[in-house]
This record gives sequence, structure tokens and C-alpha cells, in this order.
Amino acid sequence: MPRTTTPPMTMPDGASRFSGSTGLHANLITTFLDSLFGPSKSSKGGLNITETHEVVVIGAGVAGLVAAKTLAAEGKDVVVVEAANQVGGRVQTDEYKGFLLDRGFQVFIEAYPAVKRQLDYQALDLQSFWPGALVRADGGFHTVADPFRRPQDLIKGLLAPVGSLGDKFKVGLLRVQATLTPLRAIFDSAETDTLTHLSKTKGLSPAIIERFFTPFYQGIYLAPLAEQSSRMFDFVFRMFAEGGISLPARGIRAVPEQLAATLPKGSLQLGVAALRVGRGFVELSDGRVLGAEAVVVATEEETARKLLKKELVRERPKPLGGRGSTCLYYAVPGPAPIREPLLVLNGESAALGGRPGTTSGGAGGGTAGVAKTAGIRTGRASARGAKKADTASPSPSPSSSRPASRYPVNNVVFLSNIAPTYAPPGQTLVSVTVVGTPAVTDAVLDKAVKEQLGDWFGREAVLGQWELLRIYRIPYAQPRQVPPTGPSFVLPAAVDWAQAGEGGEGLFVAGDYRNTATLNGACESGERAAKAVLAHLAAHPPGEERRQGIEGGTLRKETWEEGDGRGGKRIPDAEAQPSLAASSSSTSTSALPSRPSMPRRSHRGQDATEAFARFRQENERGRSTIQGVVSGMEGRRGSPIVSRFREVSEARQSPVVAEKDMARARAAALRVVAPQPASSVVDEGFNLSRFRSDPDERKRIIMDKAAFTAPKEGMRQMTSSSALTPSPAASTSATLRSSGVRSDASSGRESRFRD
Ligand SMILES: Cc1cc2nc3c(=O)[nH]c(=O)nc-3n(C[C@H](O)[C@H](O)[C@H](O)COP(=O)(O)OP(=O)(O)OC[C@H]3O[C@@H](n4cnc5c(N)ncnc54)[C@H](O)[C@@H]3O)c2cc1C
Repeated sequence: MPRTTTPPMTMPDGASRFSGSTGLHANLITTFLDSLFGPSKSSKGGLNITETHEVVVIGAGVAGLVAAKTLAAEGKDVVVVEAANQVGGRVQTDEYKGFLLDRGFQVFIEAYPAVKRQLDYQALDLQSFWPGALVRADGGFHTVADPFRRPQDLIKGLLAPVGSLGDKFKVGLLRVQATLTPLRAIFDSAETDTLTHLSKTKGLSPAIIERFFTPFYQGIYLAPLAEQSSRMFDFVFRMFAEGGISLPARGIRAVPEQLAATLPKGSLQLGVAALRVGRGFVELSDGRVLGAEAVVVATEEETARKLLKKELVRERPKPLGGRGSTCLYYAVPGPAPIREPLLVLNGESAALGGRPGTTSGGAGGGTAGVAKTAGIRTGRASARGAKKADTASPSPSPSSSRPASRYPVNNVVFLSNIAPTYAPPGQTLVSVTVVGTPAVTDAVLDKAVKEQLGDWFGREAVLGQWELLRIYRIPYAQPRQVPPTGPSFVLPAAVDWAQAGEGGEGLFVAGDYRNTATLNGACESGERAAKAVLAHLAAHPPGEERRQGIEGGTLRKETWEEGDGRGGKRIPDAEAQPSLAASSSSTSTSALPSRPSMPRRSHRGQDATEAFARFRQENERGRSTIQGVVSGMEGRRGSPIVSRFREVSEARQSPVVAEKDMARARAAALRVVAPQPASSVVDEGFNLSRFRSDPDERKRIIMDKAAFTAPKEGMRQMTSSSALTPSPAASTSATLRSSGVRSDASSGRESRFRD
């Protein structure tokens, strides 16, 4: 790909008149102002970069939030763009009539290692399930508890008609083995499907598979056991053995909300979708184009494949596809018919005609059956389940005479038994999970569910008192993970377009489809993407991706105005003022990299010019503190530009800088305190772009003591030997040190500013 030349940089009114060292200062200051004032514009190749960041993350699901959190914690200037109006992606909770309704029944598995690293469990106020389940079989409910954690239920468990004594012994062994197997070994192990794994490898009987493992794991995988990797079974089984399952008291949405709360203020942009992604830029649905050193695409697989076509398609020619689930919520007056905080499983799968070796199982067959009764087409997986269920041999259980079509439920939970906060006082919240998304009306589904649960909990109560609150149909709840997943179970975090000769370095991916289809997989892939981004940023000087990623072309005569709070909107060419690029004739400006220019309209442009002029005056008097500029502009207190200035100024001068200001202040400091060469160097054509990108150039300038002017107040000249290190990361930290930023050695973060 041809390297594009750097276009002339546009300057705010007045700035282009400066030349020589003043001109350079002007450029540095303009750069600084850009970093302070947010959206501004640079034109390149028909793309108008409206603001720039070190990293843009696309998607505020758990994976994107973890990536952003990790990067922000390292002091990176990161922005997250999210198409929806809230964070969390698939992890959502709605409040309705005083109930907390998670969008689809989900559980919080406490042992997940990456989840543990990322979340503060205490703050989530986790409300626990009892370890085990209540299995509906043979017309009654039977407790199957984890004897290691609820030994008091051991006898009940042994007596339950859910498999033989031999089965129960084998499950105990399986549990011990699981905790002794390293996680890595699980994902490296020979792989088959879960049904074969349980029946053939582990030697479990059809009874325990059908009555316990099928509804339990089908509720997790949202797919028949025959379509799920045995590695996933071993992983999740181990997680259950190691820790509890629970729900945050405020609903599952507390998970992404906690992650989002760690991000710097202003770094989340909701309700704006990424339309196009390339090396160094992201084009958004509101018309803006963000420039970035690195871009993390943390959407679901389908969108990621649209945004990053070539590489993801080559990586996996066909997408994994998704699995759906349907969740019905009911309000029940008074207490629940079952008081224990337990998951209730439909162990009557035998009644549905399922058997090991088929893919039926309780809900799979039932779901399709509902649709079949209603004469409506279902999704492929459900239909397959129905076919097998219909042809299987009948069970000897008392329920066997019932037609499968009437029994869609996979599992039921009286959620307010687990977390009383999920229901208003005096009421019970019931969640009912149906695997898949049956193509039947809500009324048909509600009727089928109530009929089944009427048999379980009493027809009069269920049909007469249970009020349907909402039905959530989620066609894409999880990516499918059908064996063989092979060595690519965990996919790489970086998209190496450069390798393909297409210059795509700086593009990264995250999401549960690149790992296990769980919260843990999402967290882990977010962590890995962030790690890859950090390595990339350390190896590539700032500006490189943006400069190289946007192909050459003509400058668009467009400008921007403020107004929508997200960086403004386009003003048609005809209304645009004459291009500033044309009036920017200074030699020094043309030598600069593709920094965004200041918008020229309204108070913002005036303020920028005024701030700049004020800054210059202060600078000449050796008082180039930002505070000086702010105090000089007291009269314009109401103006957003002044308050923004003040905010950053205060952050920079306070002894302890809040996390939220760190990234922006760091970026600002990097630009402002870049060494200011004397006029001789400027005359040679000091090139900030080259200074940033070319280690030799940087070294040359730094080594040439004569090339420096005396540092101004509040800015220290770089003297430490580490400042000479050609690595951009080292240069950055030296620069920060020179500006009074103390680096916290243990965390690698800058933790403090001083003037
Ligand atoms: C019903 C249900 C039950 C589940 N149960 C469990 C469970 O019990 N345990 C468990 O561990 N996991 C469970 N999961 C899975 C878990 O929730 C997911 O694995 C995880 O949330 C995926 O996170 P993600 O960040 O990879 O993707 P997502 O959450 O899908 O996030 C992707 C984000 O990208 C955004 N986006 C998409 N396109 C664009 C664009 N062009 N521009 C900007 N933004 C865009 C989306 O709006 C979304 O916010 C369940 C999921 C569901 C739905």
C-alpha cells in the first residue's frame, strides 16, 4: 500500500501568521488545544478525522469494557463507541413493575478466573444459589446437591431417582478429577461432544444424563449436548466444582455497569455505531471519523466480520452462528411454591422421548414441539431436536403419555428466592427458560409453559395467579461451539492485516466468540486484546497508524459545528467557510503530522484563537502555565472551552490526578512538553511527525542540547538518560516525568502530577 504524504495542517485563525520558533510553538499549542477541546477535524484522503484517541474500542459489551478498562488503567487515551444506548451488550437487566428482569436467564459463575480478575465481587452484592438442583422427574421434585458443599443433602441425593448409585459415585469422581486438571489441559484435551463424553468416556447411564446433565447443561449451552464441545463441559463442570453460582442483587447488568464505572469520564459514547474500520480510523454512524493508533473491534462475530472482512473470513471461513433462548417472566403473589434457592430442572426429558445418542433432551424437543403444535416453523436446532424427540422410544415414567409438544420448559427459577431484590415485597419472580426461540406467538408459548408448570406446581395457582410479565426472545445469546473446536478454540486478539500485505496493523478483536461463550470468555478476550494493543502501542510511535491507514485523496471542504454533544455535525460545503488549509501557509505547519485542525466556527473557534493568543503571551513572559491562560480568560467563564480548559488544568495541577483525567492529561502532557527546539532546528524544518515516529530523529534532537530552549515554567527539559531511549514508550514516560508526572513503578501507571 502506498504511504501517503502528510497534508498541510490547518490552523486556527491567526495561527498561520506565526513562523520560526513561534510557529512551532503555535503548532505545539494547537496540538495541545486539540487534545483539550475534543472533536476537531483533520482532512485526509476524503476522511475528516474529527477527533483522535490512542485507542478506539467498538462495542461496550463485557469484552469491550474489559479491553477499555485495562487500557485506561495503563493510562491510555481510550474511547468506547457503542451502538446501543446502554453498556453491557447481551448482559442487561430491565426494571418492570418493581421486578428486575435479566434479558434472558443468566447466572454469575463465581469461579471464572478472568471474571474474578476483573470484578469486585463484594460490590456486586452476590446472592447465592444452593449448589445443586431440584430435578422434576417421576412426578416429583428431587434434590441433587453437591455433596462436597452441601453434605446435609447427600442422602437425599443418593436416594433421588436421578441415575443409579454407580452414576453418583462416578459423578463424585468426575468432580475430584475436574478440580485436579489444569485449565490449560482441559482445552488441550482430546475433544468430542458432551453427550459422547458423558455416556462413553465417563460411562454415565442414560437416566442421569437425561434427568440431570441434559437440562442442566442445555440451560447453559442453549444447545443439545450432542452439539457442544466436551472441553466446554469440562471447563464449566470444573467452575461449578470450584465456586458457587449467584446473581448480583441489582441484576446481572451490575456486571457491565461496574466495568463501565471504571472508565474515564467521557470515554463512553453510547448510541453511535461503527460503520467502517480501517488502519487508524473508525467511521461512525453520526458522521464522525475517529482517528486512533489502535482499534479494538469488540462486537458479536457477525458485525466483526462485516467490519474486518478479509482477515476474519480467512481465519474462519464460516461464522460460528448463534444459539438462542427464550425467557418468560411471571409474577406470583405471595411466596414461591418452592422455598429453596435452587434451580429447578425439567428431568422429564424421558417423557419427551429423548435418550442418549439423540440430541433431544427436555427443552430442545419441547421447544420444537410447541411450534409444531402451532404449525409454525422453528429454528434448525429446535427442529432437529423435535424430529429426534418424536421418534424416540417412550419413557416408562408416569408422564410418558403426555405429548412432547406440551412441554417446552428447560428450567425454572424462583428468582426472588435467590435475590429478594428481584421482586417487590410480598411477590415472587419466576423465570422460565425455553431453549431456542420457538416461532410461536406469546400466547401459545405462555399457554404451553403454564400447562407444564401447572402440572408441576398446581394448575389452579399457575393458571389462575401467575401473571406473565414479559417474554424475552434472544436469537443470538451465545456463539455456537460445536466440536471439533480444534486448536483454534481461543483465537488471536490481533488482526494481522499487515501480514496479508494490506496494512492492517493496529486492528484488534475481542468477544466471546473468540474464546469460551461465557462471561469468562468475554473478559479473557478483552484482556488479551488490551495486552496486544499495549504491545502494539509500545512498538509503534503515536500517529503512525492514522497516517498510514487513510489512503490519499483530496481534501474535503467540510467543517464542523458543535451541537449534538458528540462532535458536531457536517455543514454542507456551500456553507463552509473558506478552507483554513488554504490560508495556512507557514512552513512549520506543513511539516507537522496530520493533527486535527481546530474548528473555525462559533465561540469555539474564537475561544481557541483567544486561548492560543493568551497562551502565546504567557509563554513569551515565561509563564506558560495553563492556569495562567485560564485566569486570563476569567471573563469567559461560561464558555465550554474555558471550563474544559479549567478542568484539565485543575487535573494537571492537583497533587493527585483522578483516574478519569489521567489518560487525557497524559496525552496533553505528551504533546505540550515535547522538546521545544530552538529556531535553528525549526529553520531546518523540525518535524514533530518525524520526532514522534523516527527514533533516530528523536535521538538527534534530544542529543543536540543547543536545540532546546530553556524549559518554561511548569515544563522541564528532558535530561534523564531514559529520555534518549528510542522506544516511544520510554520517551513518553520521560516526557511525562519532565512535566511532573510521577510514574508508579509497580503498576506502570502515572499516578501524580505536579506543576
Ligand atoms: C440469555 C443469555 C444467557 C447467558 N447466560 C450466561 C451464563 O449464565 N453465564 C455466562 O458466563 N454467560 C452467559 N451468557 C453469555 C454472555 O452473556 C456472553 O458470552 C457475553 O456477554 C458476551 O460479551 P461480548 O462483549 O463478547 O459480546 P456482546 O455482549 O454481544 O457485546 C457486543 C457489543 O457490541 C455492540 N456493537 C455491535 N455492533 C456495533 C457497532 N457496529 N458499533 C458499535 N457497537 C456495536 C453491541 O451493541 C454490544 O453491546 C448468556 C448470554 C445470554 C444472552
